[in-house]
Amino acid sequence: MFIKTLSLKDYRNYEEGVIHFSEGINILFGKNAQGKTNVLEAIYLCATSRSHRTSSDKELIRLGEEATHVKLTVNKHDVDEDIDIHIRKNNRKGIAINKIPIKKLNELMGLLHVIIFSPEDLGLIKNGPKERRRFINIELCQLDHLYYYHLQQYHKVLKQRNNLLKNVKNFQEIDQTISIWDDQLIGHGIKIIEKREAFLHDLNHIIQKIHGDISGGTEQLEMIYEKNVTMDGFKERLSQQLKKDIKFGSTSVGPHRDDMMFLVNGIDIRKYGSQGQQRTAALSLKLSEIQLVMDQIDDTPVLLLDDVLSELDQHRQQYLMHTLNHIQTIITCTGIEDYIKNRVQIGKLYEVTDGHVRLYT
Ligand SMILES: Nc1ncnc2c1ncn2[C@@H]1O[C@H](COP(=O)(O)OP(=O)(O)OP(=O)(O)O)[C@@H](O)[C@H]1O
Repeated sequence: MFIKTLSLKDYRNYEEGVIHFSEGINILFGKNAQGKTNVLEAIYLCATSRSHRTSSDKELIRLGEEATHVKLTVNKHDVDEDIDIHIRKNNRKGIAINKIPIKKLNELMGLLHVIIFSPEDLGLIKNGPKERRRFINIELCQLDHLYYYHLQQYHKVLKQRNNLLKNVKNFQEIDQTISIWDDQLIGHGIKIIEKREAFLHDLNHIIQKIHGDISGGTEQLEMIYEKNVTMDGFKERLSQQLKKDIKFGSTSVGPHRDDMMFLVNGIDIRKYGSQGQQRTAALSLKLSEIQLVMDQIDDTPVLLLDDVLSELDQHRQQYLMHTLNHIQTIITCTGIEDYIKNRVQIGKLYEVTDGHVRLYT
């Protein structure tokens, strides 16, 4: 798939703008704070209905304006699909696909499949489990509508269970309501665990090969799904932890506490890896994600690279650029020297200045 056009109206620092993309590599370059990442963010919004940087939709509206409107056309197997997103200041968001308003967000998920790669992603191994769960969730929500559904339901039930835990003072006060929430939590939670297991199993196969290549065969990387709870033991663990959960007013058992472990030559690099090892493993993870998505959707996703090349050494830059063959890629950067050095075939080059995008010839 590839994005044909993106138009922005009162989006962040853009008053109005239309960008026509090439099917290959597109580079948006410019000084800091000109609006390069804002373009990637708007694309990400069209794919997932939210920003990758903020949970507040209001921030996306140009200061002083009442609403923003983002339009995107994606071509999939020779068919154009139009995505329209309107966000108003009162937080009302309207999404339409081919001019027809959608009722449920899962109608949007997967229509435009994006993979975003920014310098923060290079910290995926070093950072906490929350970021690693986020990585899994973002990908699986785009790949699998049912995963998205179960995740949403799971978090709704979790919130209700936590409210109940907060409102009771002791174990004796708890009534049957908890077992209703527990059954629902387990039902949705098991689906999430199953799907994460399959996803990480497939990803593990791919990452082993990629990481072996990047490290020149010196490092063997293995990814292990660290489940917080097994499917069989879910109910028992919930009741075992109930007293403690009442004390803290929150649920301590379930896939919302899952993590992934990364072993290099048998050593857990989250704790014992060098920074270089952690960053290389994070690069392998993102590259594996691209490969896995291509295998699963039988199409190419759109890759968004937010100023990430300058963070990598020459060898890793080359490896990343080599992966970009046949994938539409939209890159932001402050200078294009690295791309020239790596002999990247640039489809379209844009200069971004103060909320204006200009084709650079
Ligand atoms: N809601 C908004 N209304 C108006 N301007 C905004 C809004 N939100 C952000 N901006 C402006 O957008 C600019 C930042 O854009 P962006 O994050 O895309 O920068 P960038 O070009 O990617 O820079 P860098 O290279 O530093 O990452 C800043 O000038 C900021 O003031």
